[in-house]
Amino acid sequence: MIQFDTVHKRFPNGTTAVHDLSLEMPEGGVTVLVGSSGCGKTTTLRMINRMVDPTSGTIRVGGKDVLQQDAADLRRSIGYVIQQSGLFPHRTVLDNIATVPLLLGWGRKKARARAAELLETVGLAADAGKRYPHQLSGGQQQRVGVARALAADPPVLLMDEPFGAVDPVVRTQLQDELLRLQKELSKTIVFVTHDIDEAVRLGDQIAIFRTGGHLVQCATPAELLAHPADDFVADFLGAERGLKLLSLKSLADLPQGPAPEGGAWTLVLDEARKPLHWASKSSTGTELPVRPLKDTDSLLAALNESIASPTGLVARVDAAGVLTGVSSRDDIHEYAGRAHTEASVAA
Ligand SMILES: Nc1ncnc2c1ncn2[C@@H]1O[C@H](COP(=O)(O)OP(=O)(O)OP(=O)(O)O)[C@@H](O)[C@H]1O
Repeated sequence: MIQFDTVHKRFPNGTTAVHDLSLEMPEGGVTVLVGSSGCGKTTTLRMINRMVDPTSGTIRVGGKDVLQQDAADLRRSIGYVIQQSGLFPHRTVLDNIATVPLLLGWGRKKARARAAELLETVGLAADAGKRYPHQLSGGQQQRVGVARALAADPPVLLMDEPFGAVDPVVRTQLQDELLRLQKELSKTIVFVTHDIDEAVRLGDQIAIFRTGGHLVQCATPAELLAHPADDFVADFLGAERGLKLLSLKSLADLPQGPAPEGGAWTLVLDEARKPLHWASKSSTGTELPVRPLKDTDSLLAALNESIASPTGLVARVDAAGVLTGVSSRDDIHEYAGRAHTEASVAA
């Protein structure tokens, strides 16, 4: 666990970046720091590994006061990922990833073996290891940055806008990868972002800051969306708060029934009973695409699909893509209403 106890940071030029911050970041969870530009997110993050020291207050990592530890040792024991990957341009990808293990005296062979293993972990091909950072795409460079931060298997990972410089599609892929990795690794992650959707997607808890380094609210995404503490938080979460809440709810309990037969539209399946498309019974014989959803997909995706689908029906499939049934627009609306009430009551 990381604990901030009445931490204040005032820079020599008089700027207060962090104002009496008390906050706990649970072990094995993702805490996302969000807020407008200049509200103290990066300074908060950098005080954890002593790239910046607080003016007053205490920060403990795993129960130990960071100021009582050697700054260089502390930094090596905490993974750090930044927006522009921060890779060394004249070192190969493999040597970049092996940086901290080498500093820790692992020996070249062991450090490189670990680096090769991590390339695979973050979804890169083995031959990427021999390349130099400029020979990779921005998204691949970020993956290398994550691999480098994980190299010495630190319990804590600090991530400062790590996916801020890549396009939205790659960004979603990197978020998926991080969620997959986190399921396996259960690191204590502190993640800075400007993007509230990214925060809702990745955070076990979200801390919202406002200018002057004030923490306004820290809560789970569902709590935050259902009960923003004030207008500032509500504005920050955006007008689509209700829809964002639906993005947190899976379809596991959404009722489904058999696919309709003999109506205006038929769901066409392949031999393995996987949905292919919607076919119109009319003389034009129109075919429209179907986007089947799994139980792990979100209620927001179901709502979207029910609007896009010509029949208002959403095809449901199992993990192998085989049809299990369909859900109607009415089912989805009713389930969404219930999910909203439950979240509001629970939060
Ligand atoms: N070394 C420094 N000296 C003086 N002021 C600083 C220093 N570093 C940051 N600041 C100021 O402290 C405040 C908080 O900065 P910080 O970088 O923590 O904000 P942030 O929320 O991460 O911003 P952004 O989202 O733009 O990265 C800002 O007003 C910034 O200008």
